[in-house]
Amino acid sequence: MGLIFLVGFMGCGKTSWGRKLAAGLGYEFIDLDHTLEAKVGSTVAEYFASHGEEAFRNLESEILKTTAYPQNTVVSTGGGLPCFFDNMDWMNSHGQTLYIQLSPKALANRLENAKTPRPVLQGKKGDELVAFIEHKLAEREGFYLKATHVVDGIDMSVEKLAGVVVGLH
Ligand SMILES: Nc1ncnc2c1ncn2[C@@H]1O[C@H](COP(=O)(O)OP(=O)(O)O)[C@@H](O)[C@H]1O
Ligand SMILES: O=C(O)C1=C[C@@H](OP(=O)(O)O)[C@@H](O)[C@H](O)C1
Ligand SMILES: [Mg+2]
Repeated sequence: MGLIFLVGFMGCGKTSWGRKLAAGLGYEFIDLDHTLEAKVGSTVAEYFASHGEEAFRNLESEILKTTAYPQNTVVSTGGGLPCFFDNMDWMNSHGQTLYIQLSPKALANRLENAKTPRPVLQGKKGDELVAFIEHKLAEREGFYLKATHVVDGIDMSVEKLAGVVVGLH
């Protein structure tokens, strides 16, 4: 079946469900943020702080397009990646894409408690965080909705995800 790219807003579960889906299908797993971190030798948050967002967007796009993907791989992307350059079209022409959709409130609940800092959120909390996510998701969702499949991020299971990518749902 080739490459399966998971896309969606920060906190929707791309990294955690990508790993589980790959294990369930017997596929390789690649998280592009982890690939970037290994390449630059610092965390995404540190890279943002020292080089800025523009450099990060250039580098994540380059990594998307130059990674040597094993034949069957689940690829978790960063939440902003589909929304820059022609990255979303590139993924659609190299495999299937799967958008994990969640409401701003559900995303905010998860992101407030997340261990991995997301520099784009600049430490926002509570109502300010929900309002920021509503605004950012409105900007980004048109890109995510170009995905081959859209799944509800609340009711997730490996069986459901695997069914979607093999065309059962
Ligand atoms: N049902 C769930 N599925 C996935 N993640 C969940 C769920 N409930 C809470 N979380 C939390 O939400 C966050 C999802 O993070 P992650 O998988 O890194 O998402 P992404 O890569 O899309 O930003 C994690 O902190 C995780 O503990
Ligand atoms: O949405 C974004 O702009 C970002 C999402 C992050 O990945 P996750 O979606 O895995 O949190 C990471 O790539 C970076 O912090 C920027
Ligand atoms: Mg992630």
